[in-house]
Formats: sequence, structure tokens, C-alpha cells
Amino acid sequence: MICFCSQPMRTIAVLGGGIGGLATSYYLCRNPQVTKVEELGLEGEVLPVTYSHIASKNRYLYVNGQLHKMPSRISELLRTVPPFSRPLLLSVASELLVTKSKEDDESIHSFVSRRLGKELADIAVDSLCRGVFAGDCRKLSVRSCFPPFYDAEQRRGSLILGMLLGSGPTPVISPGSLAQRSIKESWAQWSLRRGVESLPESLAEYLQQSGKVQLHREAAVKQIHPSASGWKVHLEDGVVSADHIISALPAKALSSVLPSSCQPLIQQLQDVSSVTVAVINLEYEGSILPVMGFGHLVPSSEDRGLLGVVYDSIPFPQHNRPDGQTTRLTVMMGGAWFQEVFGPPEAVTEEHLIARATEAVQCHLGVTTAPIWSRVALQRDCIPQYYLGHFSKVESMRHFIRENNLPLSLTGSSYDGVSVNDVIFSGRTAVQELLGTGV
Ligand SMILES: Cc1cc2nc3c(=O)[nH]c(=O)nc-3n(C[C@H](O)[C@H](O)[C@H](O)COP(=O)(O)OP(=O)(O)OC[C@H]3O[C@@H](n4cnc5c(N)ncnc54)[C@H](O)[C@@H]3O)c2cc1C
Ligand SMILES: C=Cc1c2[nH]c(c1C)Cc1[nH]c(c(CCC(=O)O)c1C)Cc1[nH]c(c(C)c1CCC(=O)O)Cc1[nH]c(c(C)c1C=C)C2
Repeated sequence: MICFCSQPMRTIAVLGGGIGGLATSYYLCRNPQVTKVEELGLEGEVLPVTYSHIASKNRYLYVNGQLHKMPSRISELLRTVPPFSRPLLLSVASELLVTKSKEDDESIHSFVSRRLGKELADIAVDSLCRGVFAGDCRKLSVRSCFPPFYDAEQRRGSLILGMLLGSGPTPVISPGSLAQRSIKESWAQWSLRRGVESLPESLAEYLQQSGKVQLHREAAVKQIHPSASGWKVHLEDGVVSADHIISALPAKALSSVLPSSCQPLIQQLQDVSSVTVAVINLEYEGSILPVMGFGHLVPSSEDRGLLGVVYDSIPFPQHNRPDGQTTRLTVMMGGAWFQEVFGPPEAVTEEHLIARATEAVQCHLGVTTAPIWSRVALQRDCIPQYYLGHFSKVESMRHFIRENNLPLSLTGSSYDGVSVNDVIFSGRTAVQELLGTGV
């Protein structure tokens, strides 16, 4: 899908109708001032989960065939908490003495092993990387995946000092905004009353009504060619002329529509890999969870294909069935291990995925009953992987664009962060850079 805003004397084409493309178009249409989500009429829909909520306080890892609750109080850092073999405070204290790396990038596993010890890297951080990127911490870049970790060491020589003293730019928070409210109320996470999909739906509706945007729904971009005034964008439903393109397409998708004159940018875009995740939603009769929390993660040493389980009913009971007590879970599988564990995504059956997911729920949570409902979503190439060197690769892409005066901006999850917040921020940044900081 493509949507574009016509600014005075300028047509800007936004490629990609995900959160990235919609947010970019939203900021374009709201020029000259930056918008706030509540102007979408969603403020009353937000379901915040604070840090004090049990779903945020209780974090679990499934290791050595057991569910282990992670330390969440200082007292728990002072004693040995399984599955770890020594008090975590020892790892944290010795981190202060570790010298700074001179490398301009490092794998997450190497970085954490060096600064906090191999056990934390093998168990906790391996699980965390599977819970965010569905990726392998031995391949992922610490600089691109967890910039605050990298910046803390570079600027303060230590993670702990970086956390205590600060190590990155102070974000500009608009007064009275939802972001300011989330800080004031200590939100750990959020959702929306009608599901997160109501965010893209509301964005699309806003754009439709803005009068500035022409939405091309279900119209894939086939090719883009340079023209005298910018670009000709060839879609399934016609051709659009644009002075500038902001791409919120997955990097590989952009690489396949750019003209061959854009090499080596095309090759660099193709090198941004993504992984496939099987998302299995399960619903059980009654209250079946042995623990309360957001969910649990599984390190690759325990089960390579089973990334973790989300206890959806705990943080967002509002989404539970009104007619009775059920428990909703989401099992995440595959990621960087998909092909190895399940084979080619096009060949795997839903039955096999459901069987694997229900077996994990039985094994990890002791659930003996069968689910009363299930749904399988095979999310193909859905989470970009920021491997070692990703930062330099993205810098080189943007250098090529500047050096060749290409009227092209790169946004979306392939470059500067994979979360919804990252993607929205990347859209806002692209619009600020294009239209000036007054946006
Ligand atoms: C299973 C899963 C769970 C997640 N959980 C969380 C979470 O809890 N918290 C969080 O912050 N983030 C989460 N994320 C990440 C977040 O959802 C994504 O990073 C974000 O939605 C990416 O948005 P995007 O617009 O960059 O990319 P996309 O959503 O991939 O959008 C790209 C769009 O481009 C379109 N497109 C592709 N090719 C073409 C073409 N040739 N022409 C036109 N259009 C094209 C696609 O159809 C798509 O609509 C999760 C992601 C997944 C997969
Ligand atoms: C791009 C894909 C993302 C997925 N989840 C997130 C993103 C950005 C958001 C996210 N998920 C977790 C964290 C770390 C939070 C924390 O523990 O401080 C973030 C920012 C971890 C996580 N992910 C899942 C679970 C059950 C957990 C543990 C949460 C906790 O214990 O508090 C589920 C899950 N979400 C994604 C994947 C691949 C996954 C796998 C189990 C996608």
C-alpha cells in the first residue's frame, strides 16, 4: 500500500502501509507541528500496564525443565537465585571494573559475557534477544539492538554507571502528551482496548479524512524510476509522480523496486535479513496459570524452537471473554531457528505448530487440558535481524543517498529499531529531516 501527502509544491510518496508508513504519513499530514496519539482519539483506548503491576514485576525463564522467577528486588540480587549459580549482584559489581571495548561493534553475547559473565549471557540475555528479535544473541549487534548498552560503555565505561549517570541523548517529551503521562505514571507497557490493530486502523482513517492523502490500498509498488522532478512510482493500480519518497518498506522489499542505478544501495538493503515467527494463540477453560506475570522466555540452550509464552490474560484482562473465566496464551516459535526446527515455512502444517505449542504449555505450565480455541499466524520474514555491522551498513546506505542526492528517506523496522515506538519515532525523524525541525 502506498499513501502520500501533498505539501505545498511537493508530493511525498510514502511506501508501506505498516505502522511505519502510516505514522510517517500522519506526521507529514500534521505538518508543521508534531502530533500526539490522543489527536487520533485513542487516548481513552490506551490500556497502560505500570511497573508495579504483577505482569511487569514477575518475569520468568523456563530453564532446566523448570519455571524460574527472575529477581525483582534488591534482596534477591544478594542471594543465589536459580537458575543462576551465584548472586547477580556479584556480576553487577564486577561489571564496574571491566575495561571498555575499542571495537565499534560486538555481538550481544560477547558484550554481555565480557561485562556481566557468560552465565547471564547464556541464560538471561539469550532469552531476552529471543523475546524481542526472535534472534540469536551470538549474531546480533549490541550497538544496533541495544544502543543504550553500547552507549553506556562508550560514554561512561560501564553499564551500571551509564544507567546511574545517563549516557544517551535526553528525549524531548511534549508537555501534556501521552509520552509524558507514561513517564509520570511509570508505564512498563501498553495496549489498546480494541487491540493494537486499532492504532493502524485509526491512523488510516485519519489520513483518509485529512484531504491531503491519497491512499493506494492493496496496491504493491512494482518499480520506482528516477524522473526529472524526482520519481515515478509504478504501482499495481497505476503510476504516481513524487518529488520525494519515504520508504517504510522492509529493506528487502525496497531493494527489489529500486532502479539498478541505485547499486550498491540495493545490495546493502538485500543484506538486511528477517526471521519468520509462528504465533500460536491458545485459549483454555478456567484459570490455568501456575504463576502470574507477563509471560516466560526460553533460552536457546533449553529449546531452540520455542522462544517463549505470553500470558495475555494477565496484563490485559479487559480482553478476556465477558461470559466466563478463560486463560489466553500466545506461544512464539521459530525465529532465527525456524528453518532448523520446523523446516521450510511453506511446508510446515498448522496442526504441527499447534501440537508443538500445546506440548510446551503442558510441559512448562503443567496444563493437562486441551485448549478450547486456537489460532495460528505464520509471520513470514517479520522481524529484521540487526547482525554485527548493521550500524555501519545503515550509515553507508544513508551516505550513498546523500552523496547521490537521491530524494529518498529510509524508515521502518529495518534500520533503527524494531519496536512500535522505534518505528513511529523513525517516521517522525524522517519527516523532521525532510521538512525541517519545525515539524
Ligand atoms: C510476532 C510479533 C510480535 C511483536 N510484538 C511487539 C511488541 O510487543 N512490542 C513492540 O513494540 N513491537 C512488537 N513487534 C514489532 C512491531 O510490530 C514491528 O516492528 C512494526 O509493526 C514494524 O512496522 P513497519 O511499518 O516498519 O513494518 P511492517 O509492519 O512490516 O510494514 C511494512 C508494510 O509494507 C508492505 N509492503 C511490503 N512490500 C511492499 C510493496 N512492494 N509495495 C507496497 N507495500 C509493500 C507490507 O505489506 C507491510 O504492510 C512485534 C512484531 C512481531 C512480528
Ligand atoms: C520486534 C518484536 C518484539 C516482540 N516483543 C517486543 C518487540 C519489540 C517487545 C518486548 N518483548 C520483550 C521485551 C523486553 C521487556 C523486558 O523484559 O524488559 C520487549 C521490549 C520480552 C518478551 N517478549 C515476549 C515475552 C513473554 C517477553 C518477556 C516479558 C517479561 O517477562 O516482562 C514475547 C515475545 N514477543 C516477541 C517475541 C519474538 C516473543 C517471544 C517469546 C516480539
